[in-house]
Amino acid sequence: MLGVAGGAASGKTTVCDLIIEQLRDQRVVLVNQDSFYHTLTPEELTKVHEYNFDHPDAFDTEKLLRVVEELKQGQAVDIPKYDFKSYKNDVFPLRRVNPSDVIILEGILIFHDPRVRDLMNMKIFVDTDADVRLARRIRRDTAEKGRDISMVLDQYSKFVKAAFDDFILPTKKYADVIIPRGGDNHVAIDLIVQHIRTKLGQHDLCKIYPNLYVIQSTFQIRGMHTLIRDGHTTKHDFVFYADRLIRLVVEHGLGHLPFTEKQVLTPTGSVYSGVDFCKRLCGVSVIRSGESMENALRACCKGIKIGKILIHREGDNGQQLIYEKLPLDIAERHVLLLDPILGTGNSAVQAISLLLKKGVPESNILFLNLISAPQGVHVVCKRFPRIKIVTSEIEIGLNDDFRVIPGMGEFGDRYFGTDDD
Ligand SMILES: Nc1ncnc2c1ncn2[C@@H]1O[C@H](COP(=O)(O)OP(=O)(O)O)[C@@H](O)[C@H]1O
Ligand SMILES: Nc1ccn([C@@H]2O[C@H](COP(=O)(O)O)[C@@H](O)[C@H]2O)c(=O)n1
Ligand SMILES: [Mg+2]
Repeated sequence: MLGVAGGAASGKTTVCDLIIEQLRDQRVVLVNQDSFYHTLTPEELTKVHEYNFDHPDAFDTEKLLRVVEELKQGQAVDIPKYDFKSYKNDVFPLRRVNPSDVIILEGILIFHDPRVRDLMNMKIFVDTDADVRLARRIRRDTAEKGRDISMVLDQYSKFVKAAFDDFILPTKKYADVIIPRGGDNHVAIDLIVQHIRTKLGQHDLCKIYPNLYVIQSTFQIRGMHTLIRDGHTTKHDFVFYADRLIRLVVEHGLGHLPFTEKQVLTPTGSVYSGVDFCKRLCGVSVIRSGESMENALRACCKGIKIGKILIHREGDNGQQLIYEKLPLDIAERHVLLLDPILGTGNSAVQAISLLLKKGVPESNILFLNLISAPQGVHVVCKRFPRIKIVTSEIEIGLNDDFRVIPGMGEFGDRYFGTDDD
């Protein structure tokens, strides 16, 4: 669920429309806070010029909360229709809305109530200068709401301006993303759409496989992915950002290891109740790309033993184990299997099968990837339901040559600099 807030006529609806347009293959529903305006009483109607439509009390927030909660729980809902001309919220038939993959809630004050705010997975604030908002409002309200300029200006100076400063602007601090220039900001809209797509992809696979862990996406992480996927990125930058991401995956993976409770005495003489790391660990890298993950593992686990497996990729299904060198006591260790890319899952199956043959319990294997194709996830998770996969992004899929897409090309060549002519 996405929230899009900002001053009146800042471009919220325009931004939402652009997001929906770009998410055309997803089920998206747009809910507008305007639909939850209270109907004016006959008395209020006689003094409509004195009514503050920009105050939080102008909305039926309890109803909005109910409707959005139901929608989020996957239920179809009826949304009221508000008529700006009659100031009534009793237009029939109501708008029937089916459950969707993405819910966008838009409105000037949707970040005001913490209960509504807490339902949102991403909060966006459209930030547009006051003079631009006023100019757009005059044009829109005269053309679409049948109002004259003096009415619009009067309402603006009496209520709209003050309510923006008192109620809307203070909610900007809750935003995850602030969009200057609204709908003109194509870069921000692209990033938001990519983020939603990533979330949707992850969400479904994680629902099917509880042993799949996708590290939580942030704009830092997406930025690093953007760099390593860009074919024009230099080797130096590729290695730098791949290393940063690998470190995150390794740290996240280590978080899944068992621990024992431990108490220590701090220099203040107090007791700190903490935990002790799991001691019996080893890494196993799948040559050659997996070797790029060894440094991060060594940096996190002092003196860790790292074994190696070489699997020859013959065509697309004929994976062949060529070489292996593993710690002799591997069966007594938790194993962090390192390979930055999970594609078809064939090499992974070979590598995991070897570990099992060596006596490693399936539940002691953590498979760490930078990116994973859904096909590979299905193959590995179905065959080895007790291993854990930790990855930083789920890909769209595989192309006709069984290469991960969008992917990042030959990871080993780019990382070790062997892709030069
Ligand atoms: N980037 C833009 N450039 C010019 N006009 C715009 C732009 N964004 C929105 N508008 C116009 O400004 C008015 C208000 O935009 P809208 O998206 O409806 O804002 P909000 O939903 O925040 O009230 C609309 O008439 C819209 O067509
Ligand atoms: N009867 C009404 C109800 C609301 N308004 C104004 O609409 C603005 C909010 O809508 P946006 O699409 O611009 O976010 C708000 O500023 C209200 O003053 C109105 O004029 N009449
Ligand atoms: Mg709007």
